[in-house]
Amino acid sequence: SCVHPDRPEPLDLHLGMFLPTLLNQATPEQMERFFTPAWNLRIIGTYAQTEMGHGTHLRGLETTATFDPSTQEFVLHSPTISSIKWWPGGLGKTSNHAIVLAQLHTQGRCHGLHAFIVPIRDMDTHVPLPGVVVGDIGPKFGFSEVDNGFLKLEHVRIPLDNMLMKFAKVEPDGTYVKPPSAKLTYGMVFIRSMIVGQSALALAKSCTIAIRYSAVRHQSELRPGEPEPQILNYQTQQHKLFPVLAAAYAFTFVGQYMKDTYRRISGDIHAGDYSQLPELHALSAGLKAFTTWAANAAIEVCRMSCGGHGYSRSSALPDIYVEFTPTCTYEGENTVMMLQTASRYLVKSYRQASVGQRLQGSVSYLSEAAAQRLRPRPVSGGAAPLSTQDLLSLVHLYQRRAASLVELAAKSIQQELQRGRSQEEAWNHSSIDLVRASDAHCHFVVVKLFVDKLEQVDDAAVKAVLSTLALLYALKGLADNSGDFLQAGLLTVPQATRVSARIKELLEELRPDAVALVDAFDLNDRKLNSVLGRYDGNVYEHLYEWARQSPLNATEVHESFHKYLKPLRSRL
Ligand SMILES: CCCCCCCC/C=C\CCCCCCC/C=C/C(=O)SCCNC(=O)CCNC(=O)[C@H](O)C(C)(C)COP(=O)(O)OP(=O)(O)OC[C@H]1O[C@@H](n2cnc3c(N)ncnc32)[C@H](O)[C@@H]1OP(=O)(O)O
Ligand SMILES: Cc1cc2nc3c(=O)[nH]c(=O)nc-3n(C[C@H](O)[C@H](O)[C@H](O)COP(=O)(O)OP(=O)(O)OC[C@H]3O[C@@H](n4cnc5c(N)ncnc54)[C@H](O)[C@@H]3O)c2cc1C
Repeated sequence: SCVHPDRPEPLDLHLGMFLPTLLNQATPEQMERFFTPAWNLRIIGTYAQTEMGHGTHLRGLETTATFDPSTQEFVLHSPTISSIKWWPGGLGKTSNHAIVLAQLHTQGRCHGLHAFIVPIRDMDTHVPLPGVVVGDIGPKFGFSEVDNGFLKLEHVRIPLDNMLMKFAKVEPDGTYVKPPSAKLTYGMVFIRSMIVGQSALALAKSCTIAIRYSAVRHQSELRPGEPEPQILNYQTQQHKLFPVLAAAYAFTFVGQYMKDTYRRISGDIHAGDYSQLPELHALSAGLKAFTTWAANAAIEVCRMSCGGHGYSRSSALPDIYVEFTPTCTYEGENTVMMLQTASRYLVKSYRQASVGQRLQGSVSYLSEAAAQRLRPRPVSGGAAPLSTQDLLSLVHLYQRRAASLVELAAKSIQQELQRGRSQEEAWNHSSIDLVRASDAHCHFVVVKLFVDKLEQVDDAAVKAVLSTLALLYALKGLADNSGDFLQAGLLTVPQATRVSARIKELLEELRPDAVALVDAFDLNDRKLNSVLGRYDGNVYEHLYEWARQSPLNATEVHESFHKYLKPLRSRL
């Protein structure tokens, strides 16, 4: 069958991680030796980092690479059952090489995790090489097209030059040369940055299907005696779908920003300037978690908004969900990523701002908040006036909510320390607050980028409808997180009531443009692969045709009648 353009594929890891890791971490000689044959699919590789016992805790990975100066080789070994590489895509049956992350041992010392190119199958026969035990990990929730595999290495020897040495090196005598920055060997930033755009695409596909279907589906009665209305005319249906539509546009702009930021900062890194790596790591980790969690939930909202036909695979929504949901786990489990952004960036920046340091980039608002804390608070102390029309004031509200939650997390750590807890315990006992702070920071970034993007739109009509979407996105987020804003003194109960009323108005304003706004994603029928989301809206005829094609309908009487039902009858 033809390969569906968006379905997971066994070569995804080769294209999405093996090649990019070579580009980022191989020497020119290694590029010559490996990249060219890999580009021509002579070498097919995967990225083998996760083990049966560890995925998140990289420092806990057990696979070893021990340098043998007498033979100028590394010996790769899986010392325990839990050290068996587990999950890498394309590892089970497709790849003949793997970039294996292993603890480097040389001259009797361990130097931490490094990347090694390990041949695992014969280039001609595809038979596993000596010392290599490799296979598929078995059926999964989805991703059935991908042979996620296991890899057990039994004292497998590879040449010294198979360690990726653009940054760290091992000399022929076994001397270890440190990389310019230990952070350069982490990787994953590229794919995390790309996943933000994948979240936008998943949302765009899902709301295109659900909104188009909601425009052709007629059900129940709005006014007695009148024809059944389009379900898109129900306020609850709009309340489900239009915020998803707004988020699809918001994440599209954020995905573009993330790609541009990755390109800019990785260019600086290749030029030897590592100063922006913390911002890139924090932004990609946080936005990957924020957008995938939001998209994951929204796909299910779209599926359920299509009623029974949403549960049919003809809608494509079950497949979109099954293929998207692991993004919340892989490339950095979302909670862990949110904690990274908070602990390694936001709290550190908060402390720098608190001693007067001028911050740059996405945390510059923490400097403004620190300065604000030094000024006398207004006597009223109440929430500032709220405009449900002015986008810039809403951006500022999100900024202040983020600053407030970062401060709350930082103060929680301080309080835990004052109670006598250790550093590690203080952080662990503040981790719920840390995740909230990261979530609020990412939410502010998304709202700000959406509003910034509007400044680039020249067409007045387009700018007007995008502004309505941005307002809906910001106000819906305000309503969904009103506890944060109320707790921070940024919102009053009467203001929250006005927000709810304004959201209803915006839903009504967007109704006439809803179908045009999903058509604007320009997702053709082949890409959507959905009977419910067809551009021509001819759902019922194609739903019937789709069902008729089901394998179960190949015969009028299924063999099960003769094999089971009939014999069962005769015994009753
Ligand atoms: C040629 C190209 C063609 C391209 C075509 C594209 C086609 C695309 C097709 C398909 C797409 C691909 C499909 C992909 C399918 C999914 C595949 C899934 C793969 C995986 O899941 S790979 C495995 C992912 N695993 C992880 O992400 C592990 C998560 N855990 C960690 O990252 C770490 O354990 C940790 C960061 C949570 C903790 O590590 P550690 O304790 O060692 O570090 P800390 O003490 O917290 O921090 C130390 C220090 O380092 C900084 N840091 C941490 N991580 C990074 C990073 N990644 N980058 C930069 N810096 C990092 C951290 O901020 C600290 O800094 P400071 O000391 O505070 O300054
Ligand atoms: C479809 C799919 C494809 C994959 N492809 C690859 C691949 O190609 N290559 C590869 O190397 N890996 C791959 N993986 C593995 C993936 O990277 C790991 O599953 C992921 O990193 C999470 O690690 P884990 O599974 O060990 O979960 P764990 O880290 O054990 O997480 C379990 C729970 O513990 C919590 N937790 C863990 N650490 C902390 C902490 N410090 N603080 C608070 N809570 C914590 C998490 O939040 C989570 O709730 C893939 C996984 C999937 C599902």
